Amino acid sequence: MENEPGCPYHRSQDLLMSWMSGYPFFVASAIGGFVAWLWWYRQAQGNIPGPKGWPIIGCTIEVMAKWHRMHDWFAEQYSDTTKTFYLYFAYPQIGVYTVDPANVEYILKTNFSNYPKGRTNNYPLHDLLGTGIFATDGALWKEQRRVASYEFSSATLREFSTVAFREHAVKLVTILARFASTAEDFDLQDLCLRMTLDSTCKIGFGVDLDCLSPSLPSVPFAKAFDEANYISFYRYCDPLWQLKRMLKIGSERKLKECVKVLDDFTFDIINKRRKDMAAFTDKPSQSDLLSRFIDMCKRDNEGAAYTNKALRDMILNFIIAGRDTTAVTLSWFFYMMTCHPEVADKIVEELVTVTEQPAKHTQEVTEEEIVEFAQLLTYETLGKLHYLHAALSETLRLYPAVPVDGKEAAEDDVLPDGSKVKKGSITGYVPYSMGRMKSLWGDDAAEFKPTRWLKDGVFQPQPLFKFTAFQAGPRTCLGKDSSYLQMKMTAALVLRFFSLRLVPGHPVHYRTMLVLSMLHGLRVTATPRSSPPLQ
Ligand code: HEM
Repeated sequence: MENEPGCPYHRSQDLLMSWMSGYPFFVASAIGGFVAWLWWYRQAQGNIPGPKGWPIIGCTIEVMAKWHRMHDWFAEQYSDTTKTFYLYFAYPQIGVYTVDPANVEYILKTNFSNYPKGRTNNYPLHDLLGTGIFATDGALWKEQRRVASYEFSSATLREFSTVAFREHAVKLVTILARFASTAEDFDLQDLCLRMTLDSTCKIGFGVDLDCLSPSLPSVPFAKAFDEANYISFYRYCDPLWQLKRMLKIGSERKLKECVKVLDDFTFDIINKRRKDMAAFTDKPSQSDLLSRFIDMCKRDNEGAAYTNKALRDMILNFIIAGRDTTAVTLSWFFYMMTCHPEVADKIVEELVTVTEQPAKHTQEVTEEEIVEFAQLLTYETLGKLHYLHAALSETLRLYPAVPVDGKEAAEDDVLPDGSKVKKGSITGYVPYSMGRMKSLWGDDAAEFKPTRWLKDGVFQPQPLFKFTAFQAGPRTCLGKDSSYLQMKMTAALVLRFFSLRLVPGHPVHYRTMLVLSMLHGLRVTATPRSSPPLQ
């Protein structure tokens, strides 16, 4: 029966044969083979630390899925045994990310020449930053670094900056007093960004933008600057940006318009300043960076070396480097003060001791009081605020303004821990993860604890390649002292007069960008210190 044609056995065998010889079998085999290959591809990565990638697209899906909590996802990759991991981007790009201080020292100092910023970093920023210090390598970078280091360390610039920082901190606190008097909540991050833009423009160009004037206006330069900044950094994750640029559409068209606003503004100032300085040769130069750079050209008889474009690039790079970093650090610091009011109390206690001015029990804060107290905050006085310095450093440990920083390997290399680096790989260190490693900071690494930075009340700096918020090595941040000065001035003035409270339910989370800003801002209420808090 079963050998007879037409029986069920034969029918199923025929069916199998015809299916196997047909299209569906081919497709099924191809899918099966592909799945097996994928399985093998991912198994083969078994021993490589880091998330497993897919052929061609690498970890693009994982990165996109984790984008909103990228820095925490990075931190989860590390353990006591894994201090370096690999991240496969779309082929052929690979990232090597480390939290091992020995590797960090090797990348940033020992083998510095093998780890420039490279095209990966410089190209997307070129339209905005040109050939300024932040976006160049090699001889061009070296020369700017030499000039800028000299200018940044001058006592004249320091004095000029202290005055600007004080003036702008007073404006910010006066606005807080207004909000406090009406019990209105406000976005403190926005105010900090306005303040640091005002002060970097004052120090950079000698120009007051007045973003902190009482009406909190929308300033065209500020708007164009923010937008250009955002779009330039967005290019890192927008695979279509070069096409959009070529077609002059979408965000790229917007970027072009913004850069034009910045250029018109900047070139106008440069031309006027050159004219003024040429007309009044006997007049002492102003103290802003632009005047100092033009002055230096005259002194060194190298006028031709600094074209208007070169000066524009220098000043805009300085503003980019200093503005957002300081503002977001202040924002995270104030957020910490809302979570740890006992730390804010200690900062005020220290202020009272150092300035010898007891905190007054006021119901309403007046501008006169603010100005009067601000006069006490000199460079020397701020230098004595060790606990405040520790609280700011602790903020930077947990919320570094630059959470991850990547270079581009010029040649194949091997890091001190044995990790292999291929030429062209993005090779980065990760301050956000480093600040949270128990192996570096102890079991209480997750706690906000300023006292870890103090010994007998005196601030103790941490090793440079362990606390990397300001980078380290030849490209270390040039504005570290200046930023502490501004942050201490602002923090002291705000906390002396106000207690801050987070608006209940306000979400605090970072925005995944090059700088660790707060996605929803920092909405708080301010009440005069020592008066009862708002219910
Ligand atoms: C809390 C505040 C700040 C933090 C956390 C910070 C951090 C950093 C970091 C991580 C870098 C290295 C970036 C890179 O090369 O990829 C850097 C570079 C730089 N920073 Fe800062 N910065 C701060 C404030 C400032 C300020 C206020 C200024 C200006 C006065 C400034 C000027 C610079 C300059 C010019 C560079 C480029 C150095 C070079 O490439 O040689 N920074 N900063």
